[in-house]
Amino acid sequence: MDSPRGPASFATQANALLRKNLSVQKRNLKTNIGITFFPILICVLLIVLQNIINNELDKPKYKCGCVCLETSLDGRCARKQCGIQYSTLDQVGSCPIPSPPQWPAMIQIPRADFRAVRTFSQPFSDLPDPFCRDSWSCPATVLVTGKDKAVAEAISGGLFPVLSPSLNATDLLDLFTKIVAGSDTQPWYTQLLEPAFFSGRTLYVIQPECLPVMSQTITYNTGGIPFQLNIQCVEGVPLWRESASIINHEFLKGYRQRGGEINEFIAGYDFLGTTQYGLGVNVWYNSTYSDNNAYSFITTLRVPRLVNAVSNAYLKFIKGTGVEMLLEYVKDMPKVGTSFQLDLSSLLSVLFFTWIIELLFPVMLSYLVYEKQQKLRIMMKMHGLKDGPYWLISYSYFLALSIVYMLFFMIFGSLIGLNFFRVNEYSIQVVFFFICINLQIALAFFVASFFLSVKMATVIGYMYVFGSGLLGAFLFRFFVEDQMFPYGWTLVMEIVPAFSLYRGLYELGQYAFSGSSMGATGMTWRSLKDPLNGMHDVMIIMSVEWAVLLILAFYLDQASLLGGGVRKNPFFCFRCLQKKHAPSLHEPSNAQQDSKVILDVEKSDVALERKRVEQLLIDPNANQAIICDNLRKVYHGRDGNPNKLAVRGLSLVLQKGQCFGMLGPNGAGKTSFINMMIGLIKPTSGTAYVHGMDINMDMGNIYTNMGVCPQHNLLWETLTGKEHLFFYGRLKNLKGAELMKAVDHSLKSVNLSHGNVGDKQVKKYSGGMKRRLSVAISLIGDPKVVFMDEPSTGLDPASRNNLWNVVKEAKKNRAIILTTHSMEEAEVLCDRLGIFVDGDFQCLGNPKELKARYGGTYILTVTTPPDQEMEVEQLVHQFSPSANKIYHLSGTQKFELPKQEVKIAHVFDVVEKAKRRLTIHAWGLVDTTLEDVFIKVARGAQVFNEFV
Ligand SMILES: Nc1ncnc2c1ncn2[C@@H]1O[C@H](COP(=O)(O)OP(=O)(O)OP(=O)(O)O)[C@@H](O)[C@H]1O
Repeated sequence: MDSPRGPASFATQANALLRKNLSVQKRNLKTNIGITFFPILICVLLIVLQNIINNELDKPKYKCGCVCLETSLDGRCARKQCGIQYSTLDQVGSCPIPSPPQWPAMIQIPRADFRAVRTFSQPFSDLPDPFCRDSWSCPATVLVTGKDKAVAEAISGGLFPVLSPSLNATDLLDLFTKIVAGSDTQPWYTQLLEPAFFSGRTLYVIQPECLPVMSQTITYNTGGIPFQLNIQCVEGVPLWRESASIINHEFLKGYRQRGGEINEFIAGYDFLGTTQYGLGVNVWYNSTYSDNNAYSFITTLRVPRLVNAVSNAYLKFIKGTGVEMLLEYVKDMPKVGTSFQLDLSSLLSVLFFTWIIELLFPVMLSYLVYEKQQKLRIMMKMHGLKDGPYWLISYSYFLALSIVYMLFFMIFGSLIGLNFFRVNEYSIQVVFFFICINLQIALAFFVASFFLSVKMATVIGYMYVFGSGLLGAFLFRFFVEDQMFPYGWTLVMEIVPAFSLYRGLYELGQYAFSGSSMGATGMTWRSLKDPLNGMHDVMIIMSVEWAVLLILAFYLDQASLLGGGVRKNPFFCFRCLQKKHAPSLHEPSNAQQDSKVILDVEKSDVALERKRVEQLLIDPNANQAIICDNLRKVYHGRDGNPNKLAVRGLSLVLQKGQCFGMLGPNGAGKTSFINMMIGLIKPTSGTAYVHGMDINMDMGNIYTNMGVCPQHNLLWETLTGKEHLFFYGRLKNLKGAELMKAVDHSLKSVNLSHGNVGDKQVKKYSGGMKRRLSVAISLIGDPKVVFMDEPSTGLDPASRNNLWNVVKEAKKNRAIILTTHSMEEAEVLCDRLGIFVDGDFQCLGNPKELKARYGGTYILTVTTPPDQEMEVEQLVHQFSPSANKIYHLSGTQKFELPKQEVKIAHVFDVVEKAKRRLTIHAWGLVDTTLEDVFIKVARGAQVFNEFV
């Protein structure tokens, strides 16, 4: 018995696919190099920008100011002294400050035009009259409350000590120790500089009552820096409120709101249960007055004076006015000289690097969808490629590409000195990036299941890359930085792969930034224990997601067209479990039992074929290559169209070594039949057996012994003809010399061996050459069953004859089913024919039988002048009374003459004699051709179907 070839092993298939992929990628070298070098380009861009910034920051205007104390003879400065006293505001930040200045402790005072006043909504409030705003002379108010009103009022009355005329106004530190002073400037985040003294704005002395002499301009000197200060008195008014909640409410209402009134207070004091035996006080201070958002500098630096003021007032309350609690000054810690730095790679890098890493995503996505869109994946599957090698090789290829890409990025980034890479521990980066790229590959496989068009997938892929990067930088980042935002929600957002990537890069960037600017170490494995470091959680989330997405992607792949070659329902797995009983080769199917007995005599051969199928299903026979058992295909009607019955219960038996031709008009259902047989679409009911294997259950195994030449060429444009044949040959388990021989033979047999055509890329092939290559692919590896859908379409007569010889040679030891519109091809190649009309066989048999059965007539054609048509017709009826006129136009008439009525010699005789009295321009008598049979059967079937 002729046993089918064994399937190629996993390793052989993986090897075949790997070689094919390498060839494809070799052709895409430029693109691949472009992709790999993209991160380098971005690094170079960053470094160029960094240099520009460094150059700018290196200019004297950003360095600590100096004066030259001694000039040398050549005019250079021999001795210079630097310090904040010689610096402008831009320069001070970089000066060393070994002995930081002492600043009077200030409080924050609302701007004159924002101070709380009586409003329309509260006309009887005890707040100052609003007219004071016109003259910028509104008092500044403090709201107080407590259990004991008398105590609270007594203490708060001493909050702002009265300026004594004996105080020396030039020693400001001393002056501001004794009184409460404030500023409406925005405090800085250090107290190395107090903007109240630098900004040129008025400095306020808060007094219970203001006298005109209290406002003046004085000169002040701190740390050797002289300042001109404009000092102004402002009245400080404590106002009693019944409860803390009223104070809260007034503070809230007075806060800057769009369209609302601004009513700002200095502060609020809740004296709680304060008595002469103990002070307990809550202080309200405004930390957001400087800006309307919560992300400005922390502004608690002006709180100490508020606390001191109330403590001092309380001391006076219990001990009398002679006792004071003084807050001398506030002073920052000393600092070394620094230079201004802006580390772009650490700051900008997070967004840029997110984009760089994600950029591989659309590349992989479009690659996967391309194979699906071009039906190349299913083509490979039809030639035996199993899912395992496909996934392994595709995944490994993407992984290798991503690793090279990331290595280039890290190595180059480190070499050119990007702190992002250099400061953080490399092992953390390697682990993090490895997880990232794996997650990205799994995501690409997962997303690819939802697309059928490369264009769409590419557009969506790039939108995801740029959109998610921007969302990460301008939305997600704020949630990460907001300490108040629930951490659980941040973790939920990190389920989006782009956000988890962003978070990881953000953490690396933060550590790199603090590492480079503050001399700290970058991220180490120990840093992962820091609860504020999100890297630990990000790595866990990404790893879990990677595994989950891979499983989901594989599941969807199986459920989609890619999987079994048949588009399955996404819930196919559950359906499999529910399926209790599948039809087998030995049991007739239900559909078959329902089949009607075809009484039409014309279709007796079709009925006979059905009987043979029934018989073979009960009593199988190893000689049969293909058995189709009542195959039906119904396409669901879309957009309001009715369902389409494309194949109506087709039954057929095909023996080994036979070539079966399927003839039929356009839309008859031939391609639908072939597509069911090759696993492209699933039968609605019925099944077929290829070498005993059920197409509904065992397509994977059938593919190892099947060759397919689809109606449209499914080829890689960048591969050569030879590479195609090598690839499919290896999939069919051909190796070494056998493979070389088979490829050479294939190329020769389809006439693609001359002039090195086989080594040219398919995109340079003509339509006919592609067709011949498709036929060669379908035959390589000696498949036992071959399906060819219109194999000679688009071939010139010489190539067609050549192709016929190939098929004739090939059919010797295999079964071939081909569809064709060429009667000549059918007659030359096919041992059996079936004329297929409207989803059904109308007749079956070999070409001679069909011609004999449907063509028992001769066709007589006579051309005369039109006025002699009648006489010709009478003449024909004289020697063939049953003659049937099938055509007439302008004197040309065609008659069908039953063969039993006429003798050819007699017809010649009659016509020659008639020439004497009639003007016969031309005439001819031919036997019926297959074409006549086809037209007759097809027309008859259509008329019948219309009638039914
Ligand atoms: N996916 C589909 N959805 C709905 N109807 C379809 C689908 N594919 C094919 N048909 C319809 O089924 C019928 C059979 O189509 P099929 O392509 O099988 O015919 P064919 O004999 O191969 O035609 P041709 O010789 O032109 O290739 C046609 O009426 C066609 O419009």
